[in-house]
Amino acid sequence: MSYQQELNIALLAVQRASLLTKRVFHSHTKGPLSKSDASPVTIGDFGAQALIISALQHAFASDEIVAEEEAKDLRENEGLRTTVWDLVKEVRLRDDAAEEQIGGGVKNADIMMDIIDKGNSKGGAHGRIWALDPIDGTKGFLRGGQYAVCLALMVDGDVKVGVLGCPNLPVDDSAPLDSKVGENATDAEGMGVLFAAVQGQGATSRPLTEGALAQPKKIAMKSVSDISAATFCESVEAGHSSHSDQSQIAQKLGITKPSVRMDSQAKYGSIARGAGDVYLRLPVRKDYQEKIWDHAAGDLIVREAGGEVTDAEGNRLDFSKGRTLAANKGVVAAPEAVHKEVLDAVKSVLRNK
Ligand SMILES: Nc1ncnc2c1ncn2[C@@H]1O[C@H](COP(=O)(O)O)[C@@H](O)[C@H]1OP(=O)(O)O
Ligand SMILES: [Mg+2]
Ligand SMILES: [Mg+2]
Ligand SMILES: [Mg+2]
Repeated sequence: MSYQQELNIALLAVQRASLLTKRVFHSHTKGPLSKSDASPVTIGDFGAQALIISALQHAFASDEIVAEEEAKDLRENEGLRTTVWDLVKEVRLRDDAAEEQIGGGVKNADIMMDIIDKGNSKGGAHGRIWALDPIDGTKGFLRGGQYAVCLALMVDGDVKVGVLGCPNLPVDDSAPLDSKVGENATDAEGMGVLFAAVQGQGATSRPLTEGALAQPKKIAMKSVSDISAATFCESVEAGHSSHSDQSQIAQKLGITKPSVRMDSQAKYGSIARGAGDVYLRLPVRKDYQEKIWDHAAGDLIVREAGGEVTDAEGNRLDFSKGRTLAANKGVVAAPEAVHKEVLDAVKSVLRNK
C-alpha cells in the first residue's frame, strides 16, 4: 500500500493544528492545568487534539485513535471549554480546497468534546490505529521552547505513516543545531517545519505553511564516521531522561561537544535531517512506561531517514502493546552505521550502575 491518502490527510491535519498551537504559543493565556500525573496541559493541547481527530474522522471514519488528552476538564469547567471552543471554531487552513479535504471545522462545543474523547482507543496489535500527541513537549511549549504536533498511523501494530509539525525549528535542513535551539524559540520567518515518512518510501521535510502543503524534500541522517564528533540530542527535562547516564555514555564514546537539549519529538526530526546525530532517552524511573504517541512518528521518520531506533537493550520499539511501550525501556536512535557502537556504550554504562 502506498498510504498516499493517509499521508496527505495527516499532513493537512497536523498543519492546521499547528496554526492553532502557534496562536496559543504567542498569547499570554495558555491556560495550563495540572493533570493527575502532575504534567501540564494547555488550551493548545485540547484544541489541537479536537482539530486533528475531526480531520481523521472525516477521512477515515472507522479508524481508532490513541490520543493523549481527554475532555473531562472541559466538561467540568465551562470557562475552559469556551476558551478552547473559541479557538477551535476559528482556526482554518488558508486554502479552501485543503480545508475541504479535512472536512472543515467542528460544529459546536459539545461535538468538540466528544471528538476529543474519541482518542480513547486501547491501542494494540490489530487494525488501523492512529497515535496522536497534540502537543508533545508541553513543558517546552510553556517555556517558549521546542514542541511538536505528532501523528502516526499504525496498522496491526506497525507504524506506516508518521508526521511531525515543529513550528519552532528552522525550515532549513542544514541549519546547524546550536545549544539555543530549545530556548526562546520564535516562529518568525524561516521557522516551522513538517517532517513526514511512509514505511518503505523514505522521509521528507517541508515548510509548515498556513494553506496548501509545500513541496517536500527528501531528508537523510548525516553519515557519522567518527562517533566522537557526533552531536547528541536529549530532553531539556532531567525528569524525562537521565542526563547523568547520557553524559557518561557520551564520555565513553569520546564525545566532548555538549549535548543539545530540546523538548519533544523535534529531537527525532532534527537527527533525521542530520542537524544532530544521536538521540538518547534513558529512563530516570524504573516504573515509567513511555507512551506510544511520544515516539511513533519520530521512530518511523528516523528509520526512513537511514537511522536505527531501539530501546536500551537493542530491541525495536514495539507499538503493538497498547497505549504504552510496555515492552521497552529507554530509546537509542542513531545512524545505522554507528547504532551498535552507541548501544554498546549504553549497555556498558547501565550495567555498571
Ligand atoms: N518520567 C518520565 N519519563 C519519561 N518521559 C516522561 C516522563 N514524564 C513525562 N514524560 C513525557 O515526556 C514527553 C516529553 O519529552 P521531552 O522531555 O523529550 O520533551 C512528554 O510527552 C511527557 O509526557 P506528558 O505529555 O504526559 O507530560
Ligand atoms: Mg508527549
Ligand atoms: Mg502532549
Ligand atoms: Mg502531556
